[in-house]
Amino acid sequence: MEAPGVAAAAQAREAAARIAPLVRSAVPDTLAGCRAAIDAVDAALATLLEHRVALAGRVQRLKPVGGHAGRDPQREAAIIAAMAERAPSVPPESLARIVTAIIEAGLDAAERDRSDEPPVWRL
Ligand SMILES: O=C(O)C(=O)C[C@]1(C(=O)O)C=C[C@@H](O)C=C1
Repeated sequence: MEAPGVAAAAQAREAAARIAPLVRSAVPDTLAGCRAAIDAVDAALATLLEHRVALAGRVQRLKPVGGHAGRDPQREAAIIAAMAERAPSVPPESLARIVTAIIEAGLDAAERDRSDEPPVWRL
């Protein structure tokens, strides 16, 4: 059986390949064009969210105390700070609310689904 890191790298490549065509940097100049571009970005966000939830669920099973009980405020602050660098137009308080909601959604999902399945793409 291959090492876990090999499977994770293959999964990351698959994620990049699925998401790259959905995100284009050109800004359309029509309402329909902008909405189509937004729909594509939302599709990419949802794809990433699904993958993040699977990974965060896996982390909960690897920690001595998982789920909401094992929250790590320092790690959450580091995640928010790293994302803030990539999203300078979003005020820090807004970004913190968004990221916290994402983290909590992952913890909720992990507490609903306690199976030992590794993270997989469910598209
Ligand atoms: O990194 C961890 O320890 C996790 O449990 C993952 C995660 C996350 O979703 O990124 C979730 C909860 C913790 O408070 C911090 C981060």
